[in-house]
Amino acid sequence: MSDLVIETSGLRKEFRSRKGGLRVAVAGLDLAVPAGGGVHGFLGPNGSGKTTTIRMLLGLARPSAGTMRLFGEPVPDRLPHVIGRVGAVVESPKFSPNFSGRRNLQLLADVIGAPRTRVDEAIATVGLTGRDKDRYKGYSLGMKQRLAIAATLLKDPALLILDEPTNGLDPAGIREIRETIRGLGEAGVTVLLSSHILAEVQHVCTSATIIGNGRLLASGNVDDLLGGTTAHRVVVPEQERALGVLAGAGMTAVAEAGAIRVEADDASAITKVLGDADLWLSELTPLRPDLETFFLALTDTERLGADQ
Ligand SMILES: Nc1ncnc2c1ncn2[C@@H]1O[C@H](COP(=O)(O)OP(=O)(O)OP(=O)(O)O)[C@@H](O)[C@H]1O
Repeated sequence: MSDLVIETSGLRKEFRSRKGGLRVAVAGLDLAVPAGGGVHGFLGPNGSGKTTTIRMLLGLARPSAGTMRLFGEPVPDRLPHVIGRVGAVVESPKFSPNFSGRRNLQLLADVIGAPRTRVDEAIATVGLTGRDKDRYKGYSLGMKQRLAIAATLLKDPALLILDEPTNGLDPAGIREIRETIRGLGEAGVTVLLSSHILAEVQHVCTSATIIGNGRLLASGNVDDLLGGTTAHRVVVPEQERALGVLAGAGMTAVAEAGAIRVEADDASAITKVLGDADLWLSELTPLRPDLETFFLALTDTERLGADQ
């Protein structure tokens, strides 16, 4: 049995463009999402192939080439055998606007043969308790999205695939969905979370795959992806003189909002250079690159949505 819940190899999807050209949406993608719970970010700019990849995994689009496995089983061939363990929110699900969120979930539970007790659990998990008896049409966008996630939880999935679940939400809604997703990952569900909004994903994901133009750019543990400290923030009383001393020692240093940013990973080298010049620092803070910076550096050379 594979210890990967999702595995693709050389996955490719081509579309014919209107002009008769070939648009390559996914270009030989190798995706590996480990089992065991936690949130895996599936990151890439708009048009980089995330939705197309997810649609292929769920049997909603046919690959042009390559192989895919879910829970070690080849899909789409064995999809009927594994789909019961997969929950997905790819497009907005159709709920009845005049029924309450709870009633909508109860009807769904009956259709898929899930016990009614799962409805209570799902409502509690997504934090809709107290609002579950309100009509769906009165829900905020964030509540609608949480109900969509609750619907996927009815079958108690081991893998949850969420395509841009915070699209169109305000900051409060984003925070609510983020907390829900984080909680699911901590409860042992493996979540594939696609997004082009990095800052928000960084707080939720333990591991991530970054794609650009349908290709794999980087993959791994978020901490490993971001690497160690590459710069330090330094506060010294004599900032101008310190800038000169650091530059004289061959370090790249720039003034930045009452402090100096030094591009060096070795804190002791910075303190020594400044100390030798009788400059005593009052603050030294390691700066880690954030996922946004990392992502932009990886993807800014990618041509997006180009016909090939
Ligand atoms: N049915 C289709 N016919 C033609 N081209 C398509 C089709 N579906 C997707 N594409 C193209 O494939 C590329 C990848 O699109 P996709 O929706 O997978 O990207 P995405 O990473 O999910 O983007 P977003 O973040 O905007 O949702 C885009 O250039 C898109 O225009």
